[in-house]
Amino acid sequence: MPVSPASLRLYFVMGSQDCKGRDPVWVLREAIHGGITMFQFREKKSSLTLSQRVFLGKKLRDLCARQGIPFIVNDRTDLAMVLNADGVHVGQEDLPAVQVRRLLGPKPMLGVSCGNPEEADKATQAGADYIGVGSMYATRSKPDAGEPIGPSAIRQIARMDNSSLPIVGIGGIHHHNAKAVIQAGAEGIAVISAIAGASSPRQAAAELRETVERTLMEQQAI
Ligand SMILES: Cc1ncc(COP(=O)(O)OP(=O)(O)O)c(N)n1
Ligand SMILES: Cc1nc(C(=O)O)sc1CCOP(=O)(O)O
Ligand SMILES: [Mg+2]
Repeated sequence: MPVSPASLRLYFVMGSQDCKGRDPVWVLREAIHGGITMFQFREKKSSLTLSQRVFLGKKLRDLCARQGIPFIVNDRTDLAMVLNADGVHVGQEDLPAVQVRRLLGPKPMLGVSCGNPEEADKATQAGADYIGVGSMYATRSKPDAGEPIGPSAIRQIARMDNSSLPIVGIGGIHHHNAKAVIQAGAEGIAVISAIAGASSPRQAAAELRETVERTLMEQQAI
């Protein structure tokens, strides 16, 4: 299913490990009220068993469905199918995107992490709907993220001849540096700690959304 660029404006990525001991359902509800436009369920190195992931995933999926927010599952195509998710996000170390597309069929959304134009080209051929480019800046949420590649990586990918997939920047994005990511050509930003780690996830989401929308409007005016 082609993803609408508007859905990518503020993409919240989160699992129970990111919520500072707070209820992930509460954190997601607050983030939705603050203005997130898409959600990814990402349980990484969490203490939850698979059945607990299914239990939590169903609650998060139902909340997203009620509020019209696309619900994406990180890494696990099987879990996405069990949860009747709107899509799956995979990286370069996960099940290859082409296989995921085959398993999912044409309708669900497929997001692929890419760090350069070659990976973006391959993701396009595999039937991806959007690309996640990172890490933009240093992040504590993904210890294996590697060295930051910065917004210039988005510029390079967006310049590709046959590039048509929308891009979200991810990794170390907060209120003060979100603008540069959009200015580089991203349709939106994906964040974990800027929302899940905030004392008010609702206020943090509202501020980030406002920054993204304002920057896009400024870009249009140029
Ligand atoms: C929107 C978005 N972009 C990139 C990633 C990173 O995916 P991956 O490289 O597979 O790393 P993990 O998230 O699996 O640790 C993402 N999850 N979402
Ligand atoms: C999930 C993820 N993927 C990344 C990549 O570089 O592909 S960086 C990252 C972590 C993002 O968390 P935070 O917003 O707290 O920095
Ligand atoms: Mg992955």
